[in-house]
Amino acid sequence: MYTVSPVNHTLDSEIHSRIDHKTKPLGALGELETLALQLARIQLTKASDKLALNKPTMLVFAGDHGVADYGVSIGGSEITAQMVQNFINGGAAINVFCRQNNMALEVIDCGMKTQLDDPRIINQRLGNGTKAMHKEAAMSINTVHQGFAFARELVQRHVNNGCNLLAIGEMGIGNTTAAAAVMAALTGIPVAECTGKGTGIDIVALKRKRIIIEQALLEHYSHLTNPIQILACLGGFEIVQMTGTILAAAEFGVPVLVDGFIASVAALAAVELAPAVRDYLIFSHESDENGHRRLLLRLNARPMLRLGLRLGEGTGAALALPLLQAAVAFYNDMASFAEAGVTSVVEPVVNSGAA
Ligand SMILES: Cc1cc2ncn([C@H]3O[C@H](COP(=O)(O)O)[C@@H](O)[C@H]3O)c2cc1C
Ligand SMILES: O=C(O)c1cccnc1
Repeated sequence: MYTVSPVNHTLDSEIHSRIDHKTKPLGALGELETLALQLARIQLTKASDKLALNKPTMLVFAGDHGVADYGVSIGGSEITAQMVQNFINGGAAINVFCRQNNMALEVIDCGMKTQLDDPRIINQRLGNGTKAMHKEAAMSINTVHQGFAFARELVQRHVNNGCNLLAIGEMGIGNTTAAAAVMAALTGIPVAECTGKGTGIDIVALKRKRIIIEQALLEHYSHLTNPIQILACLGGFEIVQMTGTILAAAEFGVPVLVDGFIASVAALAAVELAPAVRDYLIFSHESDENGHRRLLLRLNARPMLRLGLRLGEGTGAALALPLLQAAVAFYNDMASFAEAGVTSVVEPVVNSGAA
């Protein structure tokens, strides 16, 4: 369905050599070196070319969830559209961090209960939110495919506009319930380990949330056989569009900076659909949501940051951008031993003991 090309490994030894010959002990820039290598594999046709992050853009996908009416969040669904209005007004955490880091921000309505009439919101809705997943399928298979098509158009527009780094975040009351259910169905990891407190529910609500997820898994048991069916039965439409965004970005050769738990679940669905996608993903942080650590392990991902965030919106991804820019800057601009006239420690001279 998606033709994602594997990243280019043919330059690996030259890229390693370029990194190793910079004026530092071997490996001393740690994870920044890994990030530079990942970007180089995606972007470069010659190891001596420069990396570039052009028009980094945060896409925040907003959607409502039928299951939010069943006491699984501290808030009601009305907060989703209220927060989207806050995004448009520039007052949310994600606005502050995007401004701080010169990141463009775009908000996509993936079906909120309340439709906001504002041309700055990208309309990719097919209704007012999903159905309650423990009673019926959250959406149809057709809706999932439509969500992927919306996402592909969105990505194509940004790529045509010169963007070569996308970040994904979300807003949707109840979406840690949907995400935990999708994670459990995709991985077989027990529900209790996939489910957390989301916005900060108490222990009673957490129990209810787990029971509802178990009910949903039971309700759709015979259909949970592939990622598309799993997304249709259990997903949110914002999760579907994040999955579609990752698939399309990888297809266009654009890396994606992934935010927290919900965005990472979308990433897992994308990787299950097209494994080559994995090499285009950069996991910005490990959130405090129970399940995120297990999920990142499953994705074989080392998150860039661990800040105890539990917000979503794309905040962790926006905060990680400067580190990614630092990886690019050192790869492009740091002097080599030869250029700087510093004695190389790449191939250390073995002291033979001779006088
Ligand atoms: C005021 C407010 C702002 C938010 N911004 C992001 N989220 C986060 O919380 C929601 C997921 O948690 P749950 O599954 O418990 O509802 C998502 O909207 C997520 O982005 C927010 C939540 C609230 C209440
Ligand atoms: O990890 C996340 O993305 C997250 C955690 C809690 C609430 N909202 C989002």
